[in-house]
Amino acid sequence: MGFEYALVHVKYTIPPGIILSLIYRPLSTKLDIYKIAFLITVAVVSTIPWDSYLIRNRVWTYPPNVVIGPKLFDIPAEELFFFVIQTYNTSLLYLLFSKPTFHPIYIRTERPPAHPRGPRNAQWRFYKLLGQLLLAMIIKAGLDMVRGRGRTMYMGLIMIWAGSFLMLLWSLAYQFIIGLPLSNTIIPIILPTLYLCVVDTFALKRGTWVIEGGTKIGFHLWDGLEIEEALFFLVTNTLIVFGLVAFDNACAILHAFPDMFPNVPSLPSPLMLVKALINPASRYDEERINGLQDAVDRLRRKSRSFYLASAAFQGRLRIDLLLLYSFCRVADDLIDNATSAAEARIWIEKFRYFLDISYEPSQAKIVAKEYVEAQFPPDAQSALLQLPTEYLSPEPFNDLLRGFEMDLAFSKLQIGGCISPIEAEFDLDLYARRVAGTVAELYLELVFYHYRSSISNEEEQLFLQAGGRMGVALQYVNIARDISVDAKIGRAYLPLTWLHGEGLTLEAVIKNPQGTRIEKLRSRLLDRAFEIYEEARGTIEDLPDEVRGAMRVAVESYMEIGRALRQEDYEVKAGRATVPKLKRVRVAWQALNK
Ligand SMILES: CC(C)=CCC/C(C)=C/CC/C(C)=C/CC/C(C)=C/[C@@H]1[C@@H](COP(=O)(O)OP(=O)(O)O)[C@]1(C)CC/C=C(\C)CC/C=C(\C)CCC=C(C)C
Repeated sequence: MGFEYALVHVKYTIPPGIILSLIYRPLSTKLDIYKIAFLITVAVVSTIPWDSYLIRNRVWTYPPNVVIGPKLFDIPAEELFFFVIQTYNTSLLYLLFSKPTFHPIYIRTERPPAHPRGPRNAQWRFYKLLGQLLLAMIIKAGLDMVRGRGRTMYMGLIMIWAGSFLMLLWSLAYQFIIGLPLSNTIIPIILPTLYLCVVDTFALKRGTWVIEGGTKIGFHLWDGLEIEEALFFLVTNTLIVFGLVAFDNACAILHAFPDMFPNVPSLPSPLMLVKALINPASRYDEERINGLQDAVDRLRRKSRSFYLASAAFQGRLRIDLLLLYSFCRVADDLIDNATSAAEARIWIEKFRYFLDISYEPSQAKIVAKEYVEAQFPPDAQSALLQLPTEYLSPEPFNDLLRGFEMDLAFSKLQIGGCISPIEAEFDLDLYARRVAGTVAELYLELVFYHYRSSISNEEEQLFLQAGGRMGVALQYVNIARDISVDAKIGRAYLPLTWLHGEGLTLEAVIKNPQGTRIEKLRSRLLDRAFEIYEEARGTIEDLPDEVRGAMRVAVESYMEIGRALRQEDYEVKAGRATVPKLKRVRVAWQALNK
């Protein structure tokens, strides 16, 4: 009996596990814990027969004086623990690097593109076959090596065992294995492999475990590291990462296609995951995938705060929030970028008509599709067609359009004067409630829909009230940030009563939106924003666990723009105050840790 192998864990495998757990804790979800538990179970169950065979055939051995004693199928307890801790550590690394990834956009239909803009997907089946062929050749080569029972035996056994599982994972999830960003796959494979190679070198040199002479090739990658050991760590980490990729691929399919999978529990059963993966790719809804791709691209380009916040949401709620953002953004842009008030009004009417027919139950989808295809530019269409109107009420959208209509009241008079719809603070509140309070309401309706069992009707009302106020706070920050940008298009949202109080006129602000008096008014807007924010933010803590942290991130990332505006040396991009990336990540991190 000895403690040498146990000490390897105490010194080298448990500390990274603790560090990674602490880092990942604020990001962790119930689904992540389920994923890791699932992977550990599969890893332990699939490795036991193989490892036991190696030990019984004396391919590798553990001197009795280095292990404590208890064994399962001849495998020492320390070795069994190694399967668990390696899977745990590599899984956490994978989860950390893949957190920002929005998985549904990596699903491919494997059909020729439906329209010229569509992605070329037909070659994917060829990639699948190519990978399967390669893995079949590796398994065959492994079998040949093992047959001789000589120096290539250990190498051959690794190739047969890992090749078979890789074949299964590749066949199920090759789209994601190839398509996901390399940071999601290569880093969590290579980092722990290198680390374990170094640890293994110490262990082999000290004789903690021994690879028997007659079953190894005898090639060292560096002094003390057998090539078989390096390959073993490489393939086991690859298996863990590909297993997680397959899990994410299955969840992405389940979450992206509510028509195919109407009810998906928060922790889908293994059977459901397999069903999702074996569902033929030709059945996927290509318009849905393209719509999701458009929505993510739009969010990434247009709002760095909400893009970061979106990573903190999960599953179908994350998808629906992206689609809601996409719709609001397209509406705001088409109306704002119109060349005249008359054109802007036409867009508002088109959106209004679209909403009317979408909420008209008979054949709503078909009629709305025809209308959108005829009336809206191609790059805006998916934002309308994918809007989840089934579980969002129409009133907030109509109010949002009323808010956009208020913008049309800004105009330049021929005599040189300007008109503003924001006479007093009351008008500013009304405007903010319409353009942002409504967004908060819609946002929360999505939360209620996806977490309906855990929120009562009375709670819903309280959330809607506080959420609406929070929307107003964010809009005040938005206005404080954009005083100069708005002035360029002939608008100033500062109430006329405030301007007059400072001896300013609307024309003067639009002409020169700078100076101490403007800064004073900017501060006043921010004071109001933070006052409302303070009133409303406590309610976030009563939201369901699964959304609380993410909601804080969304609100805090935006309010941070307000905090930056209060410091005089803020960073400006395209004429707007912006929060540097590192700072944004720190704010999100703190919001998750609260
Ligand atoms: C995580 C994620 C993907 C969130 C998406 C949020 C979303 C749907 C935002 C809509 C954005 C949008 C384009 C709306 C059109 C009207 C508008 C311009 C509103 C202003 C947004 C600012 O966006 P941006 O800076 O990109 O706009 P411009 O470049 O100036 O055009 C607003 C400031 C409104 C944003 C309001 C919210 C997101 C609601 C906030 C409230 C909550 C999160 C609820 C909090 C809950 C409780 C219980 C307090």
